[in-house]
Amino acid sequence: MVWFKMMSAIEWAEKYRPRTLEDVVGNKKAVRDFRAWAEEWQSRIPETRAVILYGPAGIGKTSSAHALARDMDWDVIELNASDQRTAGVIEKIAGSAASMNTLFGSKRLIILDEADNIHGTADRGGMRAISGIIKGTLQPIVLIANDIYGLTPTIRNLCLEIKFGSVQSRSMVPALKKVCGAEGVYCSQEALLQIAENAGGDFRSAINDLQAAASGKEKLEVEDIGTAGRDVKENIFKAMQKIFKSTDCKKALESAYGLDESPEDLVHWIDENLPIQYARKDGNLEDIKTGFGYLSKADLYLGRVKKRQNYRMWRYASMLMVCGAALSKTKPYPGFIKYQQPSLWRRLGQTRSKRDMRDNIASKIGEHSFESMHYSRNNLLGLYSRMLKDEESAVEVTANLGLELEELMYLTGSAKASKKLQKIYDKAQKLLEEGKNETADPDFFKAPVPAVDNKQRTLSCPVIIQEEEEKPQKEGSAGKSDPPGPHSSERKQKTLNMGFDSLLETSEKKENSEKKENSGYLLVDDPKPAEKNLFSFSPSLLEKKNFSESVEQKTSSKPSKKGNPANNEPSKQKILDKVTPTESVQDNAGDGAKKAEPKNQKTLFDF
Ligand SMILES: Nc1ncnc2c1ncn2[C@@H]1O[C@H](COP(=O)(O)OP(=O)(O)OP(=O)(O)O)[C@@H](O)[C@H]1O
Repeated sequence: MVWFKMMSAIEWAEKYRPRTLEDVVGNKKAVRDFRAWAEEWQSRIPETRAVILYGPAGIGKTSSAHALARDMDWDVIELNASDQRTAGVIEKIAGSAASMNTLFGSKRLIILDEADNIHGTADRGGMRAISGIIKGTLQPIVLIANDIYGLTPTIRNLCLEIKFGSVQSRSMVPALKKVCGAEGVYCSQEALLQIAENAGGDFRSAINDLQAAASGKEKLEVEDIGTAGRDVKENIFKAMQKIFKSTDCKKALESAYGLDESPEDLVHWIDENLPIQYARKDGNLEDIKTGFGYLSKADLYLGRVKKRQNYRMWRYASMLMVCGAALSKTKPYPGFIKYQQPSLWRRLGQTRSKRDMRDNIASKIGEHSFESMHYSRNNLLGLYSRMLKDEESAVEVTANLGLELEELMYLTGSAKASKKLQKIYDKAQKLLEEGKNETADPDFFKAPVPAVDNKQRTLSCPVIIQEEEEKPQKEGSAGKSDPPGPHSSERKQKTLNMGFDSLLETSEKKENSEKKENSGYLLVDDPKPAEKNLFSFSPSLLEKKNFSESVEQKTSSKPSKKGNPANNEPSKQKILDKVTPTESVQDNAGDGAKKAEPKNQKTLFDF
């Protein structure tokens, strides 16, 4: 039954969704700006190719976007929150739609609903994909968001921002009356006003409430409309008033029960506002003390509920906090008070987004420097932010790390996207586009290259015995400023991978010198990477090199961990393989095949 009711409630809101921009209730200026932007598209590509429609839920943002498309006779491509919206999907769907013209030259409106909700905390690829698409789109794009700050500054800089506000009650009434007329329901003016006021600016809620109240009735009077109101912010403020302004415990409790806040949330509201209310100029500190006494008792019950999972005790907690706060005043406190949202939530929200940002940057640095995110966060963030002080290196750091504008702001400690930062960001994007970043990498933030000598320039498959795992850090630490710590083994592994990457690069560069070599053995390091490399590198390379013979070697040489050639030391590792080039490889040496193998290494195939 409840389900049926919900389904039919959805129907009226859908049924009376505005067909044209004319039908959109309220927000006249926003609608005008939106239309003007679209009209510009009819003649040419406007400077701002995308708009952001933002504002609270249920006020007609999505409806306006669809209505505009209908008014303009444009096709619509929509990616809404129920679609999987990874960077790949966004690029595939929105990107391809944005980059192509339609067959008959008409426009195609690309709508990204709930755009503030696209990325997870760690992956900002979706946002980057959107900004990339906006920059080059040949089609109009509309982003829809509740929270404009949920979009990156880069995207916001590229878009025209259009704010939709809550729909006013007096604008809702005629629209609701039309719905009643269409449905053959009589509804008194007072009843309509009551519905509109209860909705708190959310027109979708107003239609849903009207439908719920009208269900099975032909006539609606104000008595038929509940006065409880919806779960909107104003309600909690009304409840605060009832608690702090009167001593009527019953009414205060009723209003608290009518809220959709759990006692765990409500306690924060009372905690925040109790001192605001009772510590006014003429306030009584005793009232605050008594009030907090009750709150602490309520808190005890909340703790017990959590511990025993017995939610029946919530009623005691509610009673203590609500009645306690109401009755603790020794005199009335008239006058307007601006009640506040719990600052604890604000603080947590603020620090959380900052923490997310910091971790996101740290993981980019980690990826780039082959360190763990944890290590980068603790040791490298400061270093990278210092590098951003110099504009030239800042561009390269930004390009190499793939930093977003707001990440640049975070690293430079800048509160807003200054012109300088925007310039750095734009240059970095240009650099990336031109593909120059690889050659422009300054050595100081490039991944350190492992020692490469002729002995190391071939690849094989190492299997390391346990003792090697405990190899002292110092062997690899020369040329590296990282302090030894609990993450040393992790760093070691990653450095090894890096070594292989660089190894491949270096092999190419030193092709000529390799021609003179005729044997090759594996670079060896600790066990995990070795396993990985066994499958990822060796077979193909071995194939290329035509290795067919094995020779047992007893010793191996190990590269400096961070790539200082001067620090190469003979390794004590045992290598289970050996490879030697076939004669044909030796013959082909002059043809430029990559093969430079040390003779003092022992590799997997030795065994
Ligand atoms: N300003 C409005 N004019 C006319 N109808 C509206 C308006 N706002 C909301 N509605 C009604 O509410 C329904 C939902 O509106 P819509 O989806 O456009 O809201 P929204 O602002 O995009 O909300 P959300 O952010 O939750 O997507 C519509 O189908 C329509 O019936």
